[in-house]
Amino acid sequence: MSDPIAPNHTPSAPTRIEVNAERTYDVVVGRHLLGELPGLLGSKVAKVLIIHPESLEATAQGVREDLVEQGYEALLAVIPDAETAKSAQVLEFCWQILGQADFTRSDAIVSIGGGTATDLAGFVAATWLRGISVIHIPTTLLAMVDAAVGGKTGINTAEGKNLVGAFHPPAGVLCDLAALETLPKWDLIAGLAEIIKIGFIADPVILDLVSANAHGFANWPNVSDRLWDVVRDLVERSVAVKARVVSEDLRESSLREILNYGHTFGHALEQVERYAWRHGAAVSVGMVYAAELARLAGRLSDEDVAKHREILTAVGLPITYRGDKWKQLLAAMQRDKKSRGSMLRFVVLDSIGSPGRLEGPDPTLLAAAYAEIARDESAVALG
Ligand SMILES: NC(=O)c1ccc[n+]([C@@H]2O[C@H](COP(=O)([O-])OP(=O)(O)OC[C@H]3O[C@@H](n4cnc5c(N)ncnc54)[C@H](O)[C@@H]3O)[C@@H](O)[C@H]2O)c1
Ligand SMILES: O=C(O)C(=O)C[C@@H](O)[C@H](O)[C@H](O)COP(=O)(O)O
Ligand SMILES: [Zn+2]
Repeated sequence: MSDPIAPNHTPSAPTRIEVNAERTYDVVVGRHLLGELPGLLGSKVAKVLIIHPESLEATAQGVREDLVEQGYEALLAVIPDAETAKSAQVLEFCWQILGQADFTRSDAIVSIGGGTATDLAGFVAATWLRGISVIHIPTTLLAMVDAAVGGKTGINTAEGKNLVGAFHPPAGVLCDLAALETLPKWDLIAGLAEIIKIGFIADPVILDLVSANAHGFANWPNVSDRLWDVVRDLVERSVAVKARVVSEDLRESSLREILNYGHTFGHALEQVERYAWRHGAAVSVGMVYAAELARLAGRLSDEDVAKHREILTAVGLPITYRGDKWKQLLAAMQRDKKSRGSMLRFVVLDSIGSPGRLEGPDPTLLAAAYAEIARDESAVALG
């Protein structure tokens, strides 16, 4: 099977991480995995819609040609880049293609792209005929370790991030590390934020690995084979944690909330900035906010909060935000899915690797934590 992304590293056997969440599927991590796609689709699928942004055109064309060679009818849907893809209009555009091409319940969707493409394509699959099969081929670090893995799909609305969506586990996920060779450095670094998140909530070894190799990521993608091995290790460790959590609590009744560490503030920041910030960068600031909140509530030590700033800064992620947006941020945080009525709920740490919840914190505590991350404390305007 042709692979448009040129290999330049020693291939080794793929790693398969099983997820058991309403269905059982594998997240496969390795190199040059696209040949696995027909096996995942199986012989009952006749038609495949490949959903991808324009930047992944060459890869999508290659996959389409291979599927056609194998006897599938394969169509392409080109979606807008980044967060613009996660909209009702783009969803409707994909439904139109599926309708006009007579897709039935035995047909399938394939996503190729970052987390925005996998979120959108997953929701297309969840909603078409009330649910058809989807296979994700994530091409950003963030999508490999997080977005493509756990069956959360969705789009944004004018009122906020991911407000409409469904839990729709894929039939499989192919994390082809070769795709990362073309990923811009800042998108790679944004993916590190979700990896660091997993480190803080569940796997401190991840934090050691990231700290020890922080300087290496600065030259992405011109890095040593040894750093590629570290990246693979980080992907496998992160997917393993996410697979375990999602297998226990697909629909986020409790445990899964820990994967939302840093997201209450992070999503609010993204919305206030009209999605001009990368998701990973917003989550980075959101984790420092959550750490400060926990410290002010007497739950997290000064050292563990310092560790947040240290590791995020080391890889080039932001840890501060402008100080004059409190009113808008608070309103956006209220729409977080973890809220219950007017009560805000945060995932916080009691120590590294021990996540808990902070429910209905006092408004003065919320504002005090904001002051700790505000870029210019004198500019904090809480009104
Ligand atoms: N469903 C979930 O569980 C989950 C988890 C985490 C994040 N997310 C969502 O994921 C989104 C962020 O994903 P992202 O960081 O991947 O952003 P993204 O999808 O916007 O991709 C980042 C950029 O990289 C480009 N790109 C993708 N692959 C490339 C490649 N191999 N080479 C060159 N360029 C490439 C894209 O075109 C885009 O411009 C957010 O919408 C976030 O809410 C969802
Ligand atoms: O898988 C999850 O659960 C997560 O919360 C992972 C997050 O990194 C991701 O950004 C997710 O899309 C956020 O979900 P939301 O429910 O807060 O919209
Ligand atoms: Zn996230």
